[in-house]
Amino acid sequence: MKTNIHFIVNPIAGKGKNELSEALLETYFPKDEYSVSIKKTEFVLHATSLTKASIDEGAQIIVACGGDGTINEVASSLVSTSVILGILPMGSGNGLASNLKIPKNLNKALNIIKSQNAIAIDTGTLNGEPFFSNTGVGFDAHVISDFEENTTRQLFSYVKSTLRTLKNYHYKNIVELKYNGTTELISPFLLFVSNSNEMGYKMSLTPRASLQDGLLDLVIVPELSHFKLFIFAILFLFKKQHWMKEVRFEQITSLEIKSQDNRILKTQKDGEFFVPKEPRIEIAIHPKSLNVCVQ
Ligand SMILES: Nc1ncnc2c1ncn2[C@@H]1O[C@H](COP(=O)(O)OP(=O)(O)OP(=O)(O)O)[C@@H](O)[C@H]1O
Repeated sequence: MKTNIHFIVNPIAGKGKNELSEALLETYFPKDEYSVSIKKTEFVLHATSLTKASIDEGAQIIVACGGDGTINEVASSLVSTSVILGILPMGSGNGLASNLKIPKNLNKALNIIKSQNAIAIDTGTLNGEPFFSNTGVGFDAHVISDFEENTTRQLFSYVKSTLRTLKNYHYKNIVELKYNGTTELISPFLLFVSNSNEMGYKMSLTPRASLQDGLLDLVIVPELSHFKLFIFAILFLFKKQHWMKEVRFEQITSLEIKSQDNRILKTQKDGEFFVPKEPRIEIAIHPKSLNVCVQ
């Protein structure tokens, strides 16, 4: 029986103009052994409906061709199924692909898919909505919200959005946090929850995070003075954020975040802005619930 592989391509991810030709794929996946389909996304969340259709069409491997946002839309439909996720990194940051050691080089990434060597990784949910790389409440969500108004999806746009958000950000918002049997009240600058050890561009707030440990890595950054924020930013650039005593690191299986004044908290999921419907946020891990092709 032929192996049925579907490629879902986000043409605007990363630098844009992402293309995969049938002729190129045929050199890796000859027609007598493989049945190959290529689908292009045309709008936000299109990858999710295309993936559902591919599952109905009997795809055994569905390849997300894009960045963490595209992976999120494809993989959301694959959690707890036997269908394997493939990744061709074409995004700007490519945090998850980097953690999985899937190179941006098309030839090498296609050979990984061809090998069909799969591992099961943990996945997370925020109020039931899946995430695979990371999620966050506070500063990072505001940066992403600003970034999404940009037309270019590159490192420089992230830097511009970060500086603009720092200038205008007011983070007086007390939340109740529940994790590992403890409850605390805090006014956070940032609550970052990561499944992966990289957020993209080789940057990481959680270098010890593992995709297979059954745990999420939580970083709690409280409200800080402008001077301390500057120090935090410098330490982060050199992956030394743990040197700052105000920044805390926890490993958790679940987290509840509730705004004291019942305000809806803005979040980001795998680098896409997300506004939950309720003021209470519940984050949870689902161990080894997604099969992914790796080297
Ligand atoms: N044709 C399209 N037009 C506009 N947006 C699209 C289209 N196809 C997909 N999208 C949206 O593009 C967004 C960004 O995709 P993705 O995250 O894959 O790229 P990226 O942001 O460049 O990479 P990374 O997340 O690694 O930084 C996703 O939210 C997706 O829904």
